[in-house]
Amino acid sequence: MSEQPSENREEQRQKIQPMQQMTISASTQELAELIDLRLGDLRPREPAWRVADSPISGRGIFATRDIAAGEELFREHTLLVGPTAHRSTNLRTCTLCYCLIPGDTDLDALCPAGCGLPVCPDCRTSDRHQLECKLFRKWKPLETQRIEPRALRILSVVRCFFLDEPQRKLLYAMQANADRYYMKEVQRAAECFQHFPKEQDMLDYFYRTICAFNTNAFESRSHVGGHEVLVRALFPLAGLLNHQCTPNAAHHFEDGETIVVCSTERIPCGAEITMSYAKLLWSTLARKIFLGMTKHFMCQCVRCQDPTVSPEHCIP
Ligand SMILES: C[S@@+](CC[C@H](N)C(=O)[O-])C[C@H]1O[C@@H](n2cnc3c(N)ncnc32)[C@H](O)[C@@H]1O
Repeated sequence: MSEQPSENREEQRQKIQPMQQMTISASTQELAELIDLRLGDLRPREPAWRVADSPISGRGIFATRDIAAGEELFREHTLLVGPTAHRSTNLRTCTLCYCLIPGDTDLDALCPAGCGLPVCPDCRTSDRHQLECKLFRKWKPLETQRIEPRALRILSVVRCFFLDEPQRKLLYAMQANADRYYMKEVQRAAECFQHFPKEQDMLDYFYRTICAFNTNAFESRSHVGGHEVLVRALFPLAGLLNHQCTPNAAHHFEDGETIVVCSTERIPCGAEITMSYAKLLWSTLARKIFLGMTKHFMCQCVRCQDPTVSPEHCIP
C-alpha cells in the first residue's frame, strides 16, 4: 500500500501540542521502593516484573522471568480518584461510594452542610467526607442548589491535600506533562468558589496533580448497583506502563478503585511490559492524532512504522 504523504506527517506533527515535563523528584530506584511500600499486601510475593529505565520513554515495567499469556501481573489500589464529572455522566453520584443518590433533584443529592458535593446519606457522616466537606465549605461554593461540574471535577485533584508524606513523594515521582491547558481546570474550579486558594504553593501542588492526572490517569467505567460510574484514577505502578500499539498487557478494573493488569501474550524475560493507550482497532492516523494530542508523543512502534498499512485503515 502507498506510503503516507509527507503533508499528512507535517499535519500530525502540528497536532502534537507543546508540552514540558515537570521535574521528577525521585530516581528510578526510589520510585520502585515507594511503589513496593505502597503496594503493601497487594505486592506479589515474587513479582514477575521490576521497574527500570525504559528505552521507549522514561521508566517502564520489565518482565523478570518468562510470563505466560493471561497471567495476572499485579493489582493496585488507586492513589487518587474522583468523578470525571463529564456532563454526560449522572452527577447525582456519591463522591465516596459512587452509588446513585436517591431523590430526583440535585438538591436531594447535595450534602446538606453546604459544601456543594453530592454525597449519599450513608457517607455524609464518614471521616473522609467530613474532611472534604470542611475544606469545600471554607472555600464557600457559589452554587449550593445545583451540582456544579467544574467544582466536582476538581475534587480528585483536591484530594492530594489528604495524601500522607510517602504518598506525596510518589505523586512527585510520577511523570507530569505540562501542556498549555493544565491551569484551565483550576481556573474553572476557582470561578465556582468565593475563597478558592490563591497561595502559589497550593496552586503549584494542584497544577502538579493535574499534570500527573493528564499524563497517567485511567478513566475507569464501572457499575454500582446497575448505575454506570465514570472516575479518573491515578495508579502509580500501572501508570508506568509505556504505550505500544501492539501491547503485551491489558488492564481491567475490579471496582472503580482497583486496577488489575494481565499479560495478553507470552512475554519473554527482560521484555518491557506495555499497554495500549489508544483503542487497538483504530487506524494508524487515529492513534497518532490521539496520542499526539492527549499524551504528547509520536509512537514509533513497529505497527506505526509499517509501510504496508494504510494510515486511515481501521480494523472493522
Ligand atoms: C503513563 S506515562 C508512562 C510512564 C513514563 N514512561 C514514566 O517514566 O513515568 C505516559 C508518558 O510516557 C511517555 N510514553 C509512553 N509510551 C511512549 C511511547 N511509546 N513513545 C514515546 N513516549 C511514550 C509519554 O511521555 C507519555 O506521556
